[in-house]
Amino acid sequence: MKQMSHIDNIPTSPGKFKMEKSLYMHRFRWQSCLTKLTFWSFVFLGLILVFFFRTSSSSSSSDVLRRSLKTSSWGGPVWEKRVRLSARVRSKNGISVLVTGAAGFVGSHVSSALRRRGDGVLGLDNFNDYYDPSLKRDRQALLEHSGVYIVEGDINDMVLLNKLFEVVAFTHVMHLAAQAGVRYAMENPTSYVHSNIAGLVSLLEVCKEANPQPAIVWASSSSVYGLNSKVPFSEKDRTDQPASLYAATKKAGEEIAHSYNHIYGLSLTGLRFFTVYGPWGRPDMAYFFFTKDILKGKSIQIFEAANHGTVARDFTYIDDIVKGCLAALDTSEKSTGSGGKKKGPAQLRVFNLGNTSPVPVSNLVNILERLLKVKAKKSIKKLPRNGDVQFTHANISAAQRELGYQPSTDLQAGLKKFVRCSIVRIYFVVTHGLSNNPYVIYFQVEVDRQKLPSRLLACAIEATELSLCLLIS
Ligand SMILES: O=C(O)[C@H]1O[C@H](OP(=O)(O)OP(=O)(O)OC[C@H]2O[C@@H](n3ccc(=O)[nH]c3=O)[C@H](O)[C@@H]2O)[C@H](O)[C@@H](O)[C@H]1O
Repeated sequence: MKQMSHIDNIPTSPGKFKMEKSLYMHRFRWQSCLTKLTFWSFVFLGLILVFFFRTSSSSSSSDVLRRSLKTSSWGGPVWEKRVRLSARVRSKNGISVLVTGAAGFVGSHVSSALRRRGDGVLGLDNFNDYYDPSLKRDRQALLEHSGVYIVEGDINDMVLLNKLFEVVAFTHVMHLAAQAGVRYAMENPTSYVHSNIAGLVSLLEVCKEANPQPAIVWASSSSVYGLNSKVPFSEKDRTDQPASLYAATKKAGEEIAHSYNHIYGLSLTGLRFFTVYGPWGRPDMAYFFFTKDILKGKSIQIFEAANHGTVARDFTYIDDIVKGCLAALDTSEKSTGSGGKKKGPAQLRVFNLGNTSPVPVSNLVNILERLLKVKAKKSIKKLPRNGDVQFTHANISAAQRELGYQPSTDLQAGLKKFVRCSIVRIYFVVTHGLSNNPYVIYFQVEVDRQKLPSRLLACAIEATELSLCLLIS
């Protein structure tokens, strides 16, 4: 078995590999039926091998785990035991948290951090296909490995939610399930209403009836500041000019939170996240698809405001956001109601969680170019009227004061971690040069990106995938 000398022929994904004719193949001739029989036997054997390799190799990888975790139904004693086990508190003074959107970017990081410090964590996620659900399955597999179970279900499913509260007396809910993305709201407006408004109401309805009522921390967004031009954005600034339906639904969420706090005594904390980025991030976000496109040599568009105005974001690194989320949970006061009845005033808070230093999108691209060691093909485009605002900038003094929140990762350091730290899935494509159409088998291993030599890193065509080719002869 020898390794192909070059990595230039790396396929972009398994199965797309096109093999060059070798001398060995030229010598091969169809001579008799016997030869044909032998050939088809090999093909058959190949297929068995494909099956074997895919099954056996993936049994040690996350694939099988992912498949076995797929739950289309719930309920029953085994399921309840699994739910209870995942939500069981393992440390003194620990809390028991239902994390919605646990297979999402922020949700998976928060779940993992809670679990690490000994809190009980149960995830809930509907694994929708807004972006490639296999990324969510990968995050699920990692969480499962650390003992966090994610129930597959929608926050609008109140029967399921009631069941979860019947099985576990959650002290807290970290509500991160949402339809994210500013620009996608023009393509699929109803998904925002479904998740960010109807879903929030379903969850709050169940929480208000629970006994005891949990304290709730949930994800609002920097986008609620909309057309506000006073910088840096403070929680006291106006938020009645949303520039996108996404922002409008998050703003509606804040008002809904107010009413449930007022009527039912639910303790509610909204966190306005500012463009969160980092490893295991969302492929729909600019830093993520810019990285992929730069590596692929595809052109990227950088938005520019009128009169060559700079478009900038207060990009915030995921670890800082996680610290803010945990601090919000830890400083939450108990809800005051029970069984749908308010017994006294309850806590209602909203905090900015940003980085306090906006960076122009063009600088983001410059940093990526340096880290990837690839020059980007850029085009400048007028900021489309699709919900994007020109800039965001957080004033975090309230979060500093009340949560002890202090972001510590700048964009350069955070992007370095994004580029270097994600897991790379390496496909080994094994071929056998027996005919003009050789069969191909492949298997995969997952490697920490940090352990990759930089030459291989530069060849990672997808941000999380790489293929290597082996030729058996
Ligand atoms: O803080 C939030 O509340 C939101 O943050 C995030 O939204 P945004 O800040 O818009 O992030 P993102 O799409 O990465 O665009 C980044 C920059 O690249 C610019 N941009 C974008 C695309 C493009 O092709 N070119 C470009 O210049 C674009 O104009 C922008 O200036 C979350 O997605 C959203 O769910 C929500 O949580």
